[in-house]
This record gives sequence, C-alpha cells and structure tokens, in this order.
Amino acid sequence: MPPSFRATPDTTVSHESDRLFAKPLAQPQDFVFNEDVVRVFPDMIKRSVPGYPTIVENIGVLAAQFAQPNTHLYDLGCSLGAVTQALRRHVRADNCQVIAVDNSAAMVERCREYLHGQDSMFQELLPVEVVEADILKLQFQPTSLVALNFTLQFIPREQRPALLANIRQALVPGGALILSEKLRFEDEQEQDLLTDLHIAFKRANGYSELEIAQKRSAIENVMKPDSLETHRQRLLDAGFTKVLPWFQCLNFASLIALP
Ligand SMILES: Nc1ncnc2c1ncn2[C@@H]1O[C@H](C[S@+](CC[C@H]([NH3+])C(=O)[O-])CC(=O)[O-])[C@@H](O)[C@H]1O
Ligand SMILES: O=C(O)C(=O)Cc1ccccc1
Repeated sequence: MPPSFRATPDTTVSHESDRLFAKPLAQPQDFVFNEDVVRVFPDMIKRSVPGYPTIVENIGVLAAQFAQPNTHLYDLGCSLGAVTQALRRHVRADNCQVIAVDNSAAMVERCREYLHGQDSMFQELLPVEVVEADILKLQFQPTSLVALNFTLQFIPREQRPALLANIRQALVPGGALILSEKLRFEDEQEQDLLTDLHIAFKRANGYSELEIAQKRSAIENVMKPDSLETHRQRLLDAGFTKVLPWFQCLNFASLIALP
C-alpha cells in the first residue's frame, strides 16, 4: 500500500479526550454540535458508539461496490468527515465527487481543514466539496452512494420520510443508501438490557457514572432513535426495495437500502 493511504486515516485524530460531562453541571442543557464538541468529537464518538471505527472503514469498502462513474457521493451529517475520508481510501470509480454536508458551522470549519489539508498533501484523491447546509433543504444531484452515518436520529421524526424519499429519488440504479443508527427496542426488557450493555461499554471506555448520566440527559431531547422495524418500513415506504442490515454491535446498527 502506498504511504499516502497509510497516512490519511490519521487526519481526524484529535488528541483531546472527551471530559465535557465530567464535572457536575448546574443547568442541564440540550446537546449541541458546537466548538467544544468539535474539539473532542473523534474521541467522544469512538468511546460512545460501539463499532464506530469498523462501521466507518467498511462504509468505504461497501461504497466502492456501489459507486458508479460520473455520480456524486453524499456524506450527510459529515461532522469531521470520517466517512468522506473512508470513501477517499476505497472508492476508485471515475469522475465521482463527494459532497459532505453538515449544518454545524463548527464541524464544517474543522472538516474543511482536514479534507482540504489532504487535498494539498496527496494527489488523485476524490474531489470533495464540504457544504454548510441543512440536509432537509438539499437539492440532490444524481448519486450512487448516500451515507447517513448516525445522522437521521438527529432529524425530527416527522421530517425523516421526506428526506429518505429525496435520497431515493436521486439514487441511480446500482446505487445504495447506507444508514447507521442507534436502535430502540420495542420490547421493554430488550431495551433495558441493551441500554445497560451500552452503559457498560461506555464505562469500559473510561466514562464515569456522572459523565454517562449527564450526557444522557443532554442528548435525550435531541437524538431520537427508532426501532429496526420502523427504519425498515420507512425505507420501503420511501421507495427503497431492499433493506439489508450489515452490522450491529449492541444497540448500534448499519443498514444498506437499495433503490
Ligand atoms: N439537519 C441537519 N443537516 C445537516 N447536518 C445535520 C443536521 N442535523 C444534524 N446534523 C449533523 O449530524 C451530525 C451527527 S454525528 C455524525 C457522525 C459522522 N457522520 C461520522 O461518521 O463521524 C452523530 C453523532 O454525533 O452521534 C452532526 O455533525 C450534526 O451537526
Ligand atoms: O447514544 C449515546 O448515548 C451516545 O452517546 C451517542 C452519541 C455519540 C456522540 C455524539 C452524540 C451522541
């Protein structure tokens, strides 16, 4: 493997560890993707989402199978561009362009630094445009690969069907949507067990009980997970013909939806 491909994965490594919820907070506030979160984000998501590094890398591998020449590839809710970087490591289709979109100005600013930094260091990378926008307002270009990697859960539930229908309309034959989400379980006992196991995962990654509790209260009004069955039915209703789960670790899963 040429050195350029060994070097790229490290560009999102933040050396700051996530202590955002370590001290007791006087006023519980809703979670926002601001500068403080941006600074610790790679550490936060890796220690909070079981399977995250595997999912990101393999979105690149899967994308390489679906990417069609002369189309756009979308990384929706790109944060710091981890998925876009995986696309750059794996996709070899001709004349593809990545559109990475996020509505957090702080995320977009750092994401541009990382990705444009790669542009200046390495040749022959997939071209990337990083756009600060609401993914609900995008006009999609013909696309062969759309990644919603832990983003749909932050979209108000009533807006999710229209977003998925827009994506479905823009997908070319042979393309795919890759949708990763935290799952909710309809069975109360399953939900409680998976929640406990996820807390154990966070604890094993160095989070204290206080950090876990404060993060949960910050995120609960903002992030609304659905069940696998709800996802499957909503994707079919949006016009997708097949929904294939390809990864699950505890209550975090990733699906391939085919047009
Ligand atoms: N309406 C919206 N429009 C655009 N962006 C949005 C919107 N709502 C939320 N976001 C953005 O969606 C991202 C969700 S994080 C995705 C991780 C990334 N995909 C990764 O693979 O590292 C998931 C998490 O933090 O759990 C944030 O950057 C939000 O600003
Ligand atoms: O599900 C959770 O409890 C999380 O912490 C997921 C998460 C990870 C990173 C940012 C926001 C939510």
